[in-house]
Amino acid sequence: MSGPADSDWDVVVVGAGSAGCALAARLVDAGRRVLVLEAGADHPQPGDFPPALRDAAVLGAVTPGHPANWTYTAQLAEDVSYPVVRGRVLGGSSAVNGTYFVRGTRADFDGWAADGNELWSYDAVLPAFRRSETDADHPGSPVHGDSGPMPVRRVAGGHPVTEAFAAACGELGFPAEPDKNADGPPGHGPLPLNVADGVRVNTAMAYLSPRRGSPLLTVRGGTRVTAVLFAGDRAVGVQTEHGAVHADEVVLAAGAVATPQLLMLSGIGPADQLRAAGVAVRVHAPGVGADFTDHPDLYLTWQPRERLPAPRGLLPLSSALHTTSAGSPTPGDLEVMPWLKPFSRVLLDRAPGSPVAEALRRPVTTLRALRGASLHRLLDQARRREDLFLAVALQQEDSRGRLSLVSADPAVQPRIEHRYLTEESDRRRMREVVRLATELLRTAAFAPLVAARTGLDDDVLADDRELDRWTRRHLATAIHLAGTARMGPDGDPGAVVDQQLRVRGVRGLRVVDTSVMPRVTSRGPAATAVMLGERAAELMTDDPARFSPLAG
Ligand SMILES: Cc1cc2nc3c(=O)[nH]c(=O)nc-3n(C[C@H](O)[C@H](O)[C@H](O)COP(=O)(O)OP(=O)(O)OC[C@H]3O[C@@H](n4cnc5c(N)ncnc54)[C@H](O)[C@@H]3O)c2cc1C
Repeated sequence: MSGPADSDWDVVVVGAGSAGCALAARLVDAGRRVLVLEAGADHPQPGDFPPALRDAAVLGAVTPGHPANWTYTAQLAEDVSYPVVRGRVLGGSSAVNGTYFVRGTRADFDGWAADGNELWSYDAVLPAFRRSETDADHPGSPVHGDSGPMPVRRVAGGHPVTEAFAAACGELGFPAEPDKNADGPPGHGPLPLNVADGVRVNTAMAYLSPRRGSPLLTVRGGTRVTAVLFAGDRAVGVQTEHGAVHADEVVLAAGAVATPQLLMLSGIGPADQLRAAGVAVRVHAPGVGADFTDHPDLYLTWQPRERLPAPRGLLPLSSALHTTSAGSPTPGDLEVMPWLKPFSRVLLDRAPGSPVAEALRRPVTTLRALRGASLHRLLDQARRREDLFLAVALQQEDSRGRLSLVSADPAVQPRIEHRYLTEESDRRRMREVVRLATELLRTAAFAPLVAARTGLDDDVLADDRELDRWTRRHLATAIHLAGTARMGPDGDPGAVVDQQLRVRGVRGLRVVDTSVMPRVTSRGPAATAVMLGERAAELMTDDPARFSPLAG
């Protein structure tokens, strides 16, 4: 807790997550005095992170109620309540996630630009992507970086499931996509991962740790922000649990749930909703929380003929198929991804610090956090915990979700309604991708590994209505929520920020996290969240020359 007096900050960044760390680091590089406030624990150096967060072979901090996450209850559909976790620690969700590090596609970014955000076209954001990474597999490539903070590499074959999956995709005629970050046509191929020597390299390790000695950077963990402070229409700082902090500019980077909540707690949101919650209205902004997007997904389980190798350190993900649904204008709107080890090994590792060990240490917290989950689901997962699975997902939904403020108390979570599969076009595509995954399991390539598909009978698979019902019972979320404070041009009533990411209707306040995405990217958003931080720093300092494309 050292640094200049509170009024001396040029910028206060709220949230040290995927976007916030990248932004803060680049602002420091540009000579700004930056204060980062993070609700979760601070871990200054990579070695300070607990093993459960470092070990990329397990999802060690995703058990509901784990101290390194926020556990929210979301309604995925009308009758589907589901616990949704997000990172609550330095590094944010990048410290707890699956390490799949795939960029959004050219169509995604050019779509944002076509909506009036031309600063975010594919060509405009490519330098920020390059600057963010060191891609060990593609040195010297014009689309990759070779000296940026985030390490990226792909795992070659070597596991029977990876090899069977590639052969099965080939057997069904899908093209290979050897580099999923190279703007090629969608296909099957290895996943870029932000893992180095088995360590999940989060954005705090990559961006903040090397700058900890800088007098321009101060990081305060364990500091929850509860509102933005204003003088007239200018943001002048933030209120924290421990007191007020003042700065010339405020950036909310608290993620797609907490950022819209903070905006609304500060009086910026749909007027009726704010009044009903007892919050004075500063700016009527109907777009806050409205029309968000995410990736609905589910797991198709299968039983292997024999126990497949799962050596210690085996990463759970290695490859994915992206393909385009019948008649879709969005290339690669469907995803199928094999997991190489069962849930029992990904989540229920009994090593010290693992989710199960943690849950056993804190049974009451875990149970309380799980209260949003259906008993049917928990039992189903327990029954199939030794099965392997293909994760299938819809990567560009037509349905839209809604996040709303229900209380002026910052400790009360907003209501999160995904409204997944409300559009028939989404139900149709979900059927298509589930059926595609079953086809993959039936190929000659997979046959030697598969004893049986479990949990989905042929007669259900063949009947659209039955399959819709089954899908609803197994519906999950990839936790890729985006667009709760989206960017857009003048005249777009749903746009909360302009394309410089400045909050409309006030001065001195920006949003830099996945909240600003007009639509969720057609790939997982982690790599794009980091790019958002990089690109926002360019826009805030208005000096792109300062950021050489490959500066580390
Ligand atoms: C379990 C899990 C697995 C995932 N797997 C993948 C994957 O493999 N690939 C992929 O592409 N995407 C994945 N995602 C999604 C991806 O990680 C996120 O979309 C992305 O990291 C979000 O970045 P962000 O900067 O918007 O927010 P975050 O990274 O969530 O950062 C927000 C930060 O703000 C802090 N904060 C919140 N409220 C406050 C407050 N009031 N005061 C102070 N600080 C606050 C939080 O603690 C957090 O550190 C996953 C997400 C989760 C949760």
